[in-house]
Amino acid sequence: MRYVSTRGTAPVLNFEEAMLTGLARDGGLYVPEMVPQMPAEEIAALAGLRYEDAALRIMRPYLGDSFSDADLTGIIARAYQGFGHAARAPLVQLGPNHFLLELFHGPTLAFKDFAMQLIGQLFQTALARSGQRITIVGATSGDTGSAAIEAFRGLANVDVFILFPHGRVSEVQRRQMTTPTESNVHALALDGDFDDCQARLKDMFNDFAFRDAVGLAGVNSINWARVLAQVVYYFTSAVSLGAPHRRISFTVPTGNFGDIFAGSIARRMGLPIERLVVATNHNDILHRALASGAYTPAGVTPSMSPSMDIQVSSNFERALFDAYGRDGVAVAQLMQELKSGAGFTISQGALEALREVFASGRASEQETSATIEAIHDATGQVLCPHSAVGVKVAGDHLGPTPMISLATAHPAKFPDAVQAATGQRPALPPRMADLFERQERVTRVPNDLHALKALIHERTGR
Ligand SMILES: Cc1ncc(COP(=O)(O)O)c(C=O)c1O
Ligand SMILES: N[C@@H](CCOP(=O)(O)O)C(=O)O
Repeated sequence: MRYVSTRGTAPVLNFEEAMLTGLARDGGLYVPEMVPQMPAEEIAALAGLRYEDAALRIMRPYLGDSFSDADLTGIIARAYQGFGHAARAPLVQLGPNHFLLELFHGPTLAFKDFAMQLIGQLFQTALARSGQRITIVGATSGDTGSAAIEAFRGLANVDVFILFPHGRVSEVQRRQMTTPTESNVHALALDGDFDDCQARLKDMFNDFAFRDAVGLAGVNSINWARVLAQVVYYFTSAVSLGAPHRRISFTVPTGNFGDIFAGSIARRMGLPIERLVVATNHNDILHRALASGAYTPAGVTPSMSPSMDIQVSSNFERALFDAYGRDGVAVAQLMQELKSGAGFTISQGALEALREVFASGRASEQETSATIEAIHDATGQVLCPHSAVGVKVAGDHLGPTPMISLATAHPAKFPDAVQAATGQRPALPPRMADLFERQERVTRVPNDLHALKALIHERTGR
């Protein structure tokens, strides 16, 4: 399996190289040259398998000879052994034809653990073979950061720097990032929003001298391996509701477009997905873009679902690459327009291609809160605000096809919003019960590339 850049001019790589490279050297994102097909009988045969066994079958074709079957089996087993639910991604029914996929049973209580635990193991195996030392820099609006820290803390050959927007993540999210004691973990509170964090991260990747000096690696969904791991639960959940003999739709709370893009990969592999519904909070650039064709950033307004407070949605580039017939030059032109500040207009043909796969909707703050309350009253299920955005938008798209809404984080990560809606404060699991007593360790940093690079040089000694 070979991986190509969405901007068309970076070297073509194998899986392991693409994983360790992160952002392509032309500024694009790596995608598989061809999406492997999974025939209906192979999809049907996933029924009843353990999550780990299904994951092996679904991901195997993407890895080529980068990892042996034995390596991969062990990697997957170790990745999911710490999850707090035997099913890993259990499905519960919310109402007629509406199901909730609980993706928050991993160690940091968000869907990010599905991919991050896996790539933590993949990286460790690859680095043990090469003897390389790397510097991971990640940008987070709250959940990627803690998941990355959990996956890489304490490793001798890895330093982890996480940029998060100062004052714009929940207190639980912040403490998850600032309380680990391992000296290879560096939590950096940046004066700016998530888009600034992600832009500085991409600036670092595009500075080849810096990138090569510190051995820069990325574990945001820039990294194809992150997306790949998330393909698995689309299959397992759809199969448990009768796929491939039945079509299924999904609604996905969306920010950086990685999770829903994984759903589109499952669809292209042959999973009969009717619709993938993009659900946004009031930072609704993706909903506006799919409705009008105009991708125009309007500034981020903080919301009760902070992890989705994003305007420059990184993986949308991957969807555009496909919608433009894999024309890297066209994608590079659009991204240049975006960088210059004005946004871009999606061509009519590309917009139609996107709308064949994706529908969209938005939830206001009031609707999100009302959804947390209504679902709690009707079913006893407590939703986090991100999951509630999804459930609200899914409600607007229900029809004869079963709908699966992705529950992307545990409600205890956002106790204030949940308490305001339900009157009840969700408790953290016992293993995290002392989170608020732990000592925090964080460095406040300016939104300045030069200062960030200096800090990373100094802390890594590279
Ligand atoms: C809880 C939660 N829900 C939804 C999202 C949006 O996912 P994506 O960025 O893959 O669109 C995020 C952040 O990524 C998140 O942390
Ligand atoms: N919502 C994310 C933002 C980063 O997304 P990623 O999937 O590209 O890592 C977060 O919680 O940090």
